[in-house]
Amino acid sequence: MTTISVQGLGKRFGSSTAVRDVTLEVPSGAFVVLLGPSGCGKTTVLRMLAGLEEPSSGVVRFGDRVVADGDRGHSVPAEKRGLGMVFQSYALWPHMTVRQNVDWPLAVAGWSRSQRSARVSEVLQSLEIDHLADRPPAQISGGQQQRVAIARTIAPRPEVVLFDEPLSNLDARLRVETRAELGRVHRASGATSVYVTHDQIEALALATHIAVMKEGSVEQFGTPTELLERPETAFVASFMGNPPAVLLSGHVARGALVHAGVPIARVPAGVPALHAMYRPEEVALDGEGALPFDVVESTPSAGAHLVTGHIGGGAGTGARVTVVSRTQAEPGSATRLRLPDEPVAFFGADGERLRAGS
Ligand SMILES: Nc1ncnc2c1ncn2[C@@H]1O[C@H](COP(=O)(O)OP(=O)(O)OP(=O)(O)O)[C@@H](O)[C@H]1O
Repeated sequence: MTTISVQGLGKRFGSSTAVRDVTLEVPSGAFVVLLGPSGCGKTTVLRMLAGLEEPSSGVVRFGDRVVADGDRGHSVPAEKRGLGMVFQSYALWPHMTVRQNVDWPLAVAGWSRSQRSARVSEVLQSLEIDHLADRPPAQISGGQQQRVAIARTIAPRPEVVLFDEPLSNLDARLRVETRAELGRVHRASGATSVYVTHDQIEALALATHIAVMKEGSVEQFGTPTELLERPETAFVASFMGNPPAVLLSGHVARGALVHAGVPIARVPAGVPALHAMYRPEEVALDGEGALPFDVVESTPSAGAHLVTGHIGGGAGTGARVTVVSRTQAEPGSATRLRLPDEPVAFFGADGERLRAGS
């Protein structure tokens, strides 16, 4: 097991910057998910950890070992970093059986025959594919093939395992199943893992820590609970959670934040608030509420309803939000929203959380 330390990591492609000043301290044995919208730089960070891309600036350390230093032009080749990788496409060797596929990296690493045999059986069992050991990849399903690829990666006990959207080619049911296996395998192996996805459900299911990325930078790095309970930026608040926080933007007039023409929250003097954040379960559908609300969609979920709609009035300046309601709402109907007296947090023009209101 090893820590991963990333300091000031940057990557430029020609004149465009894909990754800027990323700093992360990953504890030994952690499962870190790099999460963010398409094009935010997740894969580029992962590729720099892997040694498939050289950083333009910054340093990557595995434990005490510097594996890449962009400022000095130093990069340890991928095969010398002691890591395993699982990709979206699971290129298994078609002419080998499942067992031979998993055995191969152990043979290359010089393990003895008896060690290999014991380790392959152990890994196949842990991923529940031992009954497929003698089949070639063409005779097993896509989900099973991905499990073989995972087995092959973790068999040599790498200290670091990197995953690049490994579940995105699987159907919904298999994705959930394989995700659970991955979590179990990680807990059993203890390898420090970094996992790229844009799917926050996947991130929340697997991660001990999440780095939310936007436009090449890390917006916030923390445990899933920290990100959900205490987002440090408006972007994190609007991105995390299912549904995400209700984030209402406005301008301050006479000591209140005004959204869609309605004063919604008292703003302490001197606080340059631009957005107010509310938890979706604390915003109620209520005919007496302050904000007019046009219902677009209502979905039953775990004993409640996820109701999405537009805040009306104010000439279309209202936001599209989703609230968790105990009562159902008819799509196409008009009702009103009642907000709590105080928002959970205010965010400023730069998106950063402001002290007061937090
Ligand atoms: N080899 C490359 N040459 C030029 N630009 C690149 C290269 N690789 C990535 N980029 C650019 O860098 C930015 C970050 O890309 P990256 O693939 O890291 O994002 P991502 O968050 O992983 O996206 P996705 O979820 O779509 O895979 C994008 O603007 C992308 O177009």
